[in-house]
This record gives sequence, C-alpha cells and structure tokens, in this order.
Amino acid sequence: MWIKICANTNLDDAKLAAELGADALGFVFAPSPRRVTSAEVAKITPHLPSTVERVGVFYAVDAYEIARAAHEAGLTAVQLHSGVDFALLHRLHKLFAGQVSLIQTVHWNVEPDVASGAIVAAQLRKIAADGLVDRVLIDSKVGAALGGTGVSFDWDTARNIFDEAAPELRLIVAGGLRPENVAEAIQGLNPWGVDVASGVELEPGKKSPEKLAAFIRKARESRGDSI
Ligand SMILES: O=C(O)c1ccccc1NCC(=O)[C@H](O)[C@H](O)COP(=O)(O)O
Repeated sequence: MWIKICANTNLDDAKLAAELGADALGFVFAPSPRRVTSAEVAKITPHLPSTVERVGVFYAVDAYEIARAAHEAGLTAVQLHSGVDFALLHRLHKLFAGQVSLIQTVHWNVEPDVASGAIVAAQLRKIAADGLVDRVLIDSKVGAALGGTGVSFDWDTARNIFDEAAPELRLIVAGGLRPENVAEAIQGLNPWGVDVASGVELEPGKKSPEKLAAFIRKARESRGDSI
C-alpha cells in the first residue's frame, strides 16, 4: 500500500510522516490555505530520506513554471490537480525526461445530481489510452474546491468503476480519508495507494502526530503490510 501524506508545510511534520512510514509527501503549490513556495519546500526536501517521494501538487499552469518549481524544490513527482490536460502532460513528460514522475488527478464531483461515476470512468479510459501516466489520484470536488476538502466521494458507486474502467492504472484514493475510515476505503476500493491532507491535521497546515501515526498504521494493517 502506497501512502501519501499531502499538504505538508513544515520540516517537523514532513520528517515525522517519513519516520512513521509514509511513502510520499505532498506539497501544495496550488491555491490553498496549505500553499507553499518552492523556496520553502527547498528547505525541507534535503532533510528527507531519499526513498520518500516528494510530490508537488499543481493546477494546470505553464509547463516551464512547473518544471522550474520542481527543480528548485527538489521534487521527484508532480501531481496535476485541475483537470486532465494531455498537452501539458506530454510537455512535462518531455521536460522531465524521466527524472520527475507524473500523477494525474481526476475529480469526483460530490454533487448528487452529477453523473460523476460515468465522467470519472470516461476520464480513466482516456488516460489509459493515452498511455503516458499510470498513476491516477481520484479526489473529491466540492463546489469549486478541488483539494483538501475533507469530503469523501461515493465509494459504493466508485467500486465497480475502479475495477472495470482502466485496470492497468494505479489508482490512488483521496478525499475525506481519516484514520477512522482509511481501512474501509482500502477494503472497499482496493486502490494502489491512499492520500490524505486534512484528515491528519490539527489545523490547516499543521499535522497531528497521533492522527498521522494512526492513519499510516491502519492503512498498512488493512493490507497486511509489515509496519
Ligand atoms: O490540500 C489542499 O489544501 C489542496 C488544495 C488545493 C488543491 C489540492 C490540495 N491537496 C491535494 C491533495 O492531494 C490532498 O491530499 C487531497 O486533496 C485530499 O485532501 P483531504 O480530503 O483533505 O484529505
């Protein structure tokens, strides 16, 4: 089970998450109460174990801007978090030349009258057919908010879609995960990975050591991973 702890803003939280066994740490460059700059992240990443992925979360902005930030901040992966833009993905793939990996987010709109299941399934099929990225993060869209919402999407509907739409993709579940529900998400959706921001916080931008430890332990236990 791949575990990403997202929206880190300071060295203490990032080091603790790595010590507790996170596989990846996220830093939000998109507009957010947890937003960081590449200069701030550059002071954190040199102190992290080299085995831990450092993921920058970006909205679709200019490819060179993303590449500059990734280089300055010492990122090993970029997560594109505002719609699927194949031209941008291909530009970044070329610029990074295998040095920085790409994760594409697909949003599940939680509004009850939106056919989110069908929309997500269609996007997954297109991403799989394009063939450039194999890691796709599914996150909740709540009104205009695209991340850090603390809201889960409809796991019951998602279950069949994840199994059928694009079995070749490595799916990462996000949106409203917490220590109390991460095992249920893993057992119900069988994702390749899980991702959390607000569910392990004391307040926006500050992690709770207890929640971090509980989240990572419960995610690992639910798959029978060694802790
Ligand atoms: O976390 C944010 O504040 C955020 C804001 C805008 C875009 C993305 C953001 N986070 C990206 C992530 O990968 C989060 O882990 C994901 O949205 C889940 O958040 P949460 O529901 O709070 O666990």
